Amino acid sequence: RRWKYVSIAYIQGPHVDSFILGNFPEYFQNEVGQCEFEWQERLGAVYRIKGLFGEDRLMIADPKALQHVYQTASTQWLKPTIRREITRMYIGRGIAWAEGEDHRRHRRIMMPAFGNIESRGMMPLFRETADRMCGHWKDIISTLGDGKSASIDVADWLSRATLDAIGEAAFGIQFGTMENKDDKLARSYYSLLMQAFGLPTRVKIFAQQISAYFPAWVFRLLERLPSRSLERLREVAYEGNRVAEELVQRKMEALRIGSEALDKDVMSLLVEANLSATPENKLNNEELYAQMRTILVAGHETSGNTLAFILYELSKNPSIQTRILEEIHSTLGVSQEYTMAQLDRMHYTLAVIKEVLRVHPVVYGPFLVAKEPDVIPLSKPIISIDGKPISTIPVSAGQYIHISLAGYNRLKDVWGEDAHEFLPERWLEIEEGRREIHSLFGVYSNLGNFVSGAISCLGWRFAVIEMQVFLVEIVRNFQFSLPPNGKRVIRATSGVMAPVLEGEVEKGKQLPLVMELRD
Ligand code: HEM
Repeated sequence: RRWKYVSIAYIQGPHVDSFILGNFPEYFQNEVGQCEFEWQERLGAVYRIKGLFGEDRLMIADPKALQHVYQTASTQWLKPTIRREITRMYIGRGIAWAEGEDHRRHRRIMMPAFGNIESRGMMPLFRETADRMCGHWKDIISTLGDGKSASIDVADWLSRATLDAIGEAAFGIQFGTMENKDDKLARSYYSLLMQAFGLPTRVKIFAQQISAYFPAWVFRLLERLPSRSLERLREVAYEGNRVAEELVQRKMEALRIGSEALDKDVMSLLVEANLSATPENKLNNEELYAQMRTILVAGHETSGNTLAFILYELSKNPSIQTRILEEIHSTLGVSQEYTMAQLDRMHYTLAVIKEVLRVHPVVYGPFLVAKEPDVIPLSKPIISIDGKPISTIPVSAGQYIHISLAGYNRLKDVWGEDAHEFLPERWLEIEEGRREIHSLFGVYSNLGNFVSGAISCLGWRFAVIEMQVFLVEIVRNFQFSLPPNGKRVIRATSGVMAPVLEGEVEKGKQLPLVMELRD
């Protein structure tokens, strides 16, 4: 029964130009979401796309189907070999690599470090890092600008600042990336994803996609090849392990001698949880090192790029900056200090963050493979190529599915007819019961960004708090706008979606904004 093939050829799909590459060139070479928005408008929230050599794959944005795959039937759906192997190569055999019961063991140990109280406790560390970044921006304005304003590549700064924030909050280490301290670990992780996987050519798309059919042992042979991207992965793996080992040993020693002032960073909590776990639940040293490297990668460019898109949206909408500033003043008065409870009372600021997450999901398209035959339910029937309504889709073991998080976050059936509009007010309407979200999917506010269920993002609270703090600090110090006659900002596909400039794609991630000191 397991290997019985069930065709999905009866499901409608977009036109294909290339038998060899299928729909991948459109998907990877256009701006994030561009194809999916057009496809889902025409074909519904689930449709068939072509992989290499005519292979049929499903693209899924339907909330009930997503809930099924990530929650109800999560044990049926696996991270494909290519995903696991690449993860193993650059971050090791940690939680993002682990599968099934093994994954549950990793997650049980890591969960306590990412709870509500623990994440809220990180706020002062984010505050300190955000303050430092604003201080650097002020220096740039007074030295390189006209004393009042200057053009600053905020994407680069936010990338460095979020790396420093992870260093402090997750490991209790000062990377000093913003101060250009030559930290080898930070340097090797800095903008890793963009350089290793960014902006694929047709040849690169073919190479990446064909490797989805390789068994794990082929990756182990290939990873020894001399190539720039692989070289970078090796460098990162080596540096990551070196520092992780040193750090874990230090934390264990502190616990062993019962150090009074036990650190409250994520890694200390993790080592602590591991020491008190039963033997069969414990993580070994290699796994602990891999968790540290996972957190570095998972928590750095995701938050940094989302913050860059927040500033991008706000630079187009000065009235939103004003409204956030008013909210800061009305909540805090003249005080420079604040508590987490005060941040949470800034409903409009939080609404802006949620709306940017919805419109600009930096993790836009994970993919999974069926371990067993499964039947995927849909919240709204789609129409087959011969005109019949379909409300469930049977699939065979080995069926690949692409999760359209960009598509889900803009689905009109979930968010309303204005799903494509950037409208922070929608979140206030939802809060006041004047608007509904028609979906049960998503660990945070029904957004697709952090998915949900067994492999949902562990760091979502951490990320949201980090964004709250950075946004408050930036808006109360600066007003900002797009440069006059600046190039159009493009949402580039890469490991994590990043802002790049039209005509300067080869330069990689950048977002120059005119930052002006507030009076
Ligand atoms: C805006 C910021 C972030 C976004 C959009 C994001 C998104 C995601 C997504 C979509 C996944 C699931 C990937 C998959 O397996 O399909 C994930 C997993 C994960 N994220 Fe995040 N993330 C963010 C920030 C963070 C931060 C700040 C941390 C840590 C400090 C973090 C730690 C993790 C970990 C450990 C996992 C693996 C969970 C597991 O496999 O059980 N993330 N994230």
